[in-house]
Amino acid sequence: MGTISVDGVTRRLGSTTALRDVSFTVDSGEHVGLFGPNGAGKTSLMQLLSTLASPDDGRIRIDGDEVTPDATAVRAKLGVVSHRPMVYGTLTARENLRLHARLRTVDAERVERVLEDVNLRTHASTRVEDFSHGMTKRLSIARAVLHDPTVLLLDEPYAGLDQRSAMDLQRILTRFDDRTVVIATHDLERAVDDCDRALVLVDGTLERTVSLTDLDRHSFETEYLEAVGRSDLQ
Ligand SMILES: Nc1ncnc2c1ncn2[C@@H]1O[C@H](COP(=O)(O)OP(=O)(O)OP(=O)(O)O)[C@@H](O)[C@H]1O
Repeated sequence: MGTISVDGVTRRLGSTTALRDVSFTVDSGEHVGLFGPNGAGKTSLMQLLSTLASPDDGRIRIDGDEVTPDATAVRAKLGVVSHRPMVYGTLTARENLRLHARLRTVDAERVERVLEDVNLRTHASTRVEDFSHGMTKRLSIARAVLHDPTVLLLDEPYAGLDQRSAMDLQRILTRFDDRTVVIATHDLERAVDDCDRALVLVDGTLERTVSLTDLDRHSFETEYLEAVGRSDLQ
């Protein structure tokens, strides 16, 4: 469960080809990182995987079912954490999750379990507008996993977090390790810990696939820089 197949995907946005004939597969339970300089096509690919848009050419499938904006069954398998927190500031953490649980027909007990999973139980009655950035991110993850998806899509989960909050988040994410995970990030260091494999996009093309098993951070940086053909890290 949670196998992703991306086959010859092209995505055009106005006069830009954001993705060009991109193909790869992600095995069930595998954790894959999407890397690339600004404008490489990471967000465009995450949007397609999230059912927010359709490719102009090619196909994306999850467990054999095509991923399109009207694919309700596919969407039920996906948990999405975008860089914008999709939570209400005037509601408490628990109210946010209960509201979402009702929309997803998830029982209230699961809300309490997920609050525990993301270490927010003691702040469950606090309004989200009083949350730190790290707490809001943890609540976004709780919202994404509430319906127990098999695939987790994380777009820049560490952006804007200080070192400690990023480490907390990284530890929390290990609790969802049994799922298939696709994570778009510029954080090469954390990716080496989080991911089994890295896909490096450059100008909308899948430039390189790197196995991260047994690779240290320095070796991955070298591979990455070779792939993007630049001397600076993004
Ligand atoms: N709505 C849009 N209309 C036209 N072009 C777009 C649009 N959104 C993105 N693009 C272009 O598509 C290309 C891929 O952008 P995308 O946001 O997917 O890259 P990215 O790898 O996520 O970049 P970043 O690291 O900056 O978030 C870029 O050239 C970008 O300018």
